[in-house]
Amino acid sequence: MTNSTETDSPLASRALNLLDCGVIVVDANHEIMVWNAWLAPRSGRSAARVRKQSLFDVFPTLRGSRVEAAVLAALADNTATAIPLSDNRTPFPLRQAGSFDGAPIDQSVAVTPFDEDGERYCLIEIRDISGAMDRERRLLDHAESLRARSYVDGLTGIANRRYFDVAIDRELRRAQRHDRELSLLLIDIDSFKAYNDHFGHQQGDTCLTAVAQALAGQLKRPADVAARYGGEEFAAILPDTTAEQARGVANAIREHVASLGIPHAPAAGRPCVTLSIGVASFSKERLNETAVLIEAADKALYAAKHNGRNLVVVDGEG
Ligand SMILES: Nc1nc2c(ncn2[C@@H]2O[C@H](COP(=O)(O)OP(=O)(O)OP(=O)(O)O)[C@@H](O)[C@H]2O)c(=O)[nH]1
Repeated sequence: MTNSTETDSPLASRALNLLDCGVIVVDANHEIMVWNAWLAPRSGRSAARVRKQSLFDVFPTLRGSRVEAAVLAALADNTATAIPLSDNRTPFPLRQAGSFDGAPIDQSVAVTPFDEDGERYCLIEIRDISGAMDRERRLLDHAESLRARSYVDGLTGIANRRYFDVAIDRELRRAQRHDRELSLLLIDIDSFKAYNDHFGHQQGDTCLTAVAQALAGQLKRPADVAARYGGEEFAAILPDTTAEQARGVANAIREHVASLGIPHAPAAGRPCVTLSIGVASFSKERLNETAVLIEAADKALYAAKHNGRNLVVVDGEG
């Protein structure tokens, strides 16, 4: 019988115990023959304690796991296995050295059969990949937060144009696939140039933010999207909403913003900040592409401006 302190060569034994990974050798009966020093502080078990014990008695949680299957395959069929990382990342109940109540160590495990003196053995190598996993998790978190930020308009805090482009394409395809309704609002602040000229660009930004927040607050369904389309123009994507329902939503937004009573510039010719809104709705025959739907909403918005502002115009009217 061989264990980490009783190998034939003291030099080999010393090297085995210096390895920065766990090394276990089991015989054909799954009994532990080698258990190197790396394992003791991480498992709470010394080589002397586990010697000649079944690997699956020492680690009962291995039963039914990929590691058990790999060990059995190694001993029966001489098959070597590297356990995929997508599987359980903590197959052995090991913790950081000296911290038995700490987080389990993420592991990569390789299982290799070999024959010695006519007997079959199985070498199990366990590597601590917690550092790499931590780095991967941090990178994923970072990528996720970058992606989230890249979809948010920096000034107003609602979705930006990039998000709008993705969302309108997605919703149009969904409406086509499932034969559903979809409406689009294009929303523009009336005479905003006059506002900026009178109050200054900074207060203009404050006004844009207030309007954006008012718009977002009026959209009640989780699937609705409020986005800054560009400059002083906003958009609302309303899935499962007919043109008539969208007209209702648009009027509610328009009335709500007017009711905020944000004082306008004298040159605007109106006491408070108001909105003009163009509405267009998906139809299989006519408005069945993103660009065409946006163009129709834009034409309706233009008609609302032309007809005096502070108005909602639905595609086909005006
Ligand atoms: N403060 C501020 N102003 C912006 C921003 N983006 C666009 N604008 C201003 O919005 C104004 C838009 O003016 P116009 O396109 O002439 O339209 P308008 O004065 O709103 O007139 P109508 O749309 O016809 O009612 C311009 O003065 C732009 O400078 C922004 O991010 N911040």
